[in-house]
Amino acid sequence: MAQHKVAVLEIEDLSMEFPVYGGAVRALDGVNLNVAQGEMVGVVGESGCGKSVTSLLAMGLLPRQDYRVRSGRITLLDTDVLNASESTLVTMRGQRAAMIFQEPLTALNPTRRIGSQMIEVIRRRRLLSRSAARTEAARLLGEMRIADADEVLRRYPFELSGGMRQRVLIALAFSGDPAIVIADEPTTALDVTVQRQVLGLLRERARQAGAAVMLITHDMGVVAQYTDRVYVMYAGRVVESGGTREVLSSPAHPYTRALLAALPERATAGAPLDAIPGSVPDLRDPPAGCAYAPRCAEAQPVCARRPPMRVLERAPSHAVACWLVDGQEEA
Ligand SMILES: Nc1ncnc2c1ncn2[C@@H]1O[C@H](COP(=O)(O)OP(=O)(O)OP(=O)(O)O)[C@@H](O)[C@H]1O
Repeated sequence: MAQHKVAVLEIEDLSMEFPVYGGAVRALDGVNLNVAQGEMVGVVGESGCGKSVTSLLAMGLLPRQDYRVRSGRITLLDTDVLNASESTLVTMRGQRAAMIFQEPLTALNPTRRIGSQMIEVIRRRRLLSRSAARTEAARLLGEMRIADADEVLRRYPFELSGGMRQRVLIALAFSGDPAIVIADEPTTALDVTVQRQVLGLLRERARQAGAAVMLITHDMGVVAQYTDRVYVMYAGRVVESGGTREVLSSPAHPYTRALLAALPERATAGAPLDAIPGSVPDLRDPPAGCAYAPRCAEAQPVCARRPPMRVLERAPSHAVACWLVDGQEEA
């Protein structure tokens, strides 16, 4: 079981906010999340639920002057991320933790060839001559099933398709020796077929390297197909977590059920596409009780109080923050 493996990322009771004119955006509120060695963990939720902030904070990539931590800690590979020096974070990101973003064009310099960019990154991480680094770049591209690696190395980013650019970035993510790769909506900009190829390659590479992956997505279909465990986030809180198969076959939170009902596959299978009515709450003034209650068709008076995360009796690895579900004890 994942819980007995070594944790590579541990987020404990994390609450943080962005000061803004006239108040603060409470982007994360009591988030608990962990990723163990070698597992693929999905973080899913609608836009604005706090997925990107969680991943950027975990990597130490949010400028400290932009936010305030109210409580909690983040431990990434034994590093206390919220208190680590910038040089510690830079070293960690270079070697043992990598991040892949949605739009590879912003991560790649448009004015330089792929080869020169890859060689530079590889040489920052390893003591190699230019030609050895170029050979290594070609090898890494080969691992991403790029047959004509030398040709790709000669190209500029704009000369490659979106899927090919993303493969280059995944290859680079594995050029160190990452214990964890955080991928934030890595394939949202790609069409479905290419998306599947790229995610399949990411999973294959991660397995070969023994690396864990935290996959941020708004798509339950991606969660179903590629992850071992899942965290469902809503309005800066984790509302449900557990093994992917268990959570998707027996979703306990009304929000998780709504996300599943909104899956486009259901619409093409004949059922209507159920967009979730209403919108995410304004995080400058979040609801005191269950944040989903204002949109929840099943809401009861008790939902005016905030529900704690509780593990389910039937499945101890499955936890939910909902008063309407019989829980066992606080998770
Ligand atoms: N620098 C910032 N200043 C103020 N508010 C911010 C800042 N960055 C993020 N937020 C707010 O924090 C909340 C969480 O944002 P986040 O980007 O993590 O959501 P998300 O779930 O990743 O959504 P998306 O899929 O659109 O990226 C949102 O309300 C967002 O507006």
